[in-house]
Amino acid sequence: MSQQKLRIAVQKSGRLFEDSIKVLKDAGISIDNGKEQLKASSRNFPLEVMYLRNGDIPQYLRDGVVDVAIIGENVLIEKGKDIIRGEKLGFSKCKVSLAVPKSFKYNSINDLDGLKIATSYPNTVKDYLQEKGISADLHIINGSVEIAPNIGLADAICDIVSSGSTLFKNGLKEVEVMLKSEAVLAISPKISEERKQILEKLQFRLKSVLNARTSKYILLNAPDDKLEKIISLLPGMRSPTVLPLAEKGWSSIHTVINEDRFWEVLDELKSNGAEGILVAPIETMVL
Ligand SMILES: Nc1ncnc2c1ncn2[C@@H]1O[C@H](COP(=O)(O)OP(=O)(O)OP(=O)(O)O)[C@@H](O)[C@H]1O
Ligand SMILES: O=P(O)(O)OC[C@H]1O[C@H](OP(=O)(O)OP(=O)(O)O)[C@H](O)[C@@H]1O
Ligand SMILES: [Mg+2]
Repeated sequence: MSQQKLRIAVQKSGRLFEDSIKVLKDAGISIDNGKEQLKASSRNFPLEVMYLRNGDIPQYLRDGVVDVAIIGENVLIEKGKDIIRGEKLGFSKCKVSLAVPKSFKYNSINDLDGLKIATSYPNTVKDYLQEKGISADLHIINGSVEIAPNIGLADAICDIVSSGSTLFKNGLKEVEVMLKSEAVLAISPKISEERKQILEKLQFRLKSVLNARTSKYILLNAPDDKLEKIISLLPGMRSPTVLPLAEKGWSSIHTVINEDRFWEVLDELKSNGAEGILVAPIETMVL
């Protein structure tokens, strides 16, 4: 059994921190707390966690100082094109967009030609504009980008948009969505064969956790004469389990359903005679 540990980078503090720790915890990996130490080991999995700035992580991966990381996909697109992109993790969903003041009469990207754009994502903007045959004057700043047009620093901005409230509060409107992002597992091109084996175990666990997060276990009672119709409404993992109830003419159906689909079919289930519908979360789902 290998003594090596997989070295994973997690954002020290910020938008990704809590969900990153949670996904590892749900995968049964407990980390001795104390991110002040900047380095911690798991008690029950060969994993060493390094708490780093999100923006610094691509360089650490490139250098092979860490083997994997949980990072915003947008950061990899900006400065980690050579880094291997693994599983999408389903949290920290956002867009990287271009925005202009509300009063700006925007018709197309051509309206930005020759203008000044403030951003923390210069490479992403450059690539996007180049593809559209536009050139702009980029003003690179690290934060509070949305304030730039209001203080006369730029005509437009490119930054992260999630709810859109920061844009709204600063009198801006989104005009182009350049990319969509979420947290992903990023893998160093220099990872050793030995550590790759630990990574495969981690990926297997993460996949099982992520499958479970988007699925629900559903139990319901159905009159036997409606069984066929009700089962057709419930696309399960393979096919649902059907058990007879003590009361004649009734059965209990058990299955797993994608939570997005569940609310869509609920009314149809009820109108076809389903009763006593129970929906339960699933902790882990191995497919
Ligand atoms: N408002 C938001 N909603 C959803 N996801 C977001 C939002 N803002 C940022 N993100 C995602 O979370 C990541 C980390 O953002 P955060 O603001 O915590 O750190 P940062 O300032 O970009 O990086 P660093 O850790 O280097 O300080 C971003 O790269 C992006 O993928
Ligand atoms: O569309 P919204 O929901 O308003 O989210 C977008 C804002 O969130 C992020 O900033 P954050 O709060 O992380 O601050 P930061 O600039 O200090 O990173 C991002 O840089 C935007 O400013
Ligand atoms: Mg931020």
